[in-house]
Amino acid sequence: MRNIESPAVLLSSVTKSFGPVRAVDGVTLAIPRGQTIALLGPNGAGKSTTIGLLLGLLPPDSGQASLFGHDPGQAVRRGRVGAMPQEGGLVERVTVRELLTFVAGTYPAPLPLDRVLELAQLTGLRDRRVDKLSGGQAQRVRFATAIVGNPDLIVLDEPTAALDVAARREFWDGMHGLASQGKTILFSTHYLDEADERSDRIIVIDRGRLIADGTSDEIKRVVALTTVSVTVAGEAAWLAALPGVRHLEIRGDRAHLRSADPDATVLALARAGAVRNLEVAPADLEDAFVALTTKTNLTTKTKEIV
Ligand SMILES: Nc1ncnc2c1ncn2[C@@H]1O[C@H](COP(=O)(O)OP(=O)(O)OP(=O)(O)O)[C@@H](O)[C@H]1O
Repeated sequence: MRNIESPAVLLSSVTKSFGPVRAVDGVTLAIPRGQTIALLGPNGAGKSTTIGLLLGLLPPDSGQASLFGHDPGQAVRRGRVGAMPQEGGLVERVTVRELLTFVAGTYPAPLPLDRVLELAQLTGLRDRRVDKLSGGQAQRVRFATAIVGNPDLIVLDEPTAALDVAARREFWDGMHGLASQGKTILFSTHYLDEADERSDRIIVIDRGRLIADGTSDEIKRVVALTTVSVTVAGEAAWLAALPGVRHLEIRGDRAHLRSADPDATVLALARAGAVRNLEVAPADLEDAFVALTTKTNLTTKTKEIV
């Protein structure tokens, strides 16, 4: 009974250090079955280490990881988990079909080969040797090996890193099909638009710590600053003193104001007759990500003058 109720992924105060580097520092999270989760964080934040811990590839220094209520190694051996590492060699001198047939044979109930080839956009490459593939094609073979066992949990470390724009779109269409079958999907990415559009929930890790966990909208709300932009002629520093304005950036003849009270800012601009080409844009995920992962709070994107 316990395993039916258990979340797909459970990490409890998991910590992992490499020498003096604390790569994962007390991370606790639960991923219910059927969710698609994006794992975000700057380079070296601890994403791959977190994935290694939850797959049982790395032993934690302290804390615990479980998948579907089992020890990760046990869940992997039962074929409940398919994983795609960030990089990794493929066996040489075999064709795509031979490799996937071999991997399928290690699982109790694999997907039909044609379905896997279709999901990974490899149908036309089935008889190509895997050591003759381009980087993006090899990435798709790694993805195919992750799903061939028809796992309940699919863990993908930067799955679209080597894919061009069209291949990324097709990849996500395939993932959507798997998600709609109730699979749990966890993927790390540096593409914030992917996290925004393709996940039910976003987890942000920085310096080994979980610093945000919520829907894309919830995370965007972390930075409640709206950008108000106008075209200005001449001196513009006075705009920084308008109500609500926290930051001002001038680019060419455009002034971009980050405002905590956009209504008041727009009203004051109107009173001053400075509304040429007025634009109002809510905070996006990139704003939230930068705000969350830098101590300087938005100063990497805007010049703070107040
Ligand atoms: N095997 C290892 N030996 C020593 N240090 C390691 C090892 N693996 C990771 N680290 C260090 O642990 C920290 C977290 O690394 P990790 O690869 O988990 O980050 P990441 O968020 O996946 O980064 P990226 O986005 O660059 O792939 C980094 O400081 C990294 O240098």
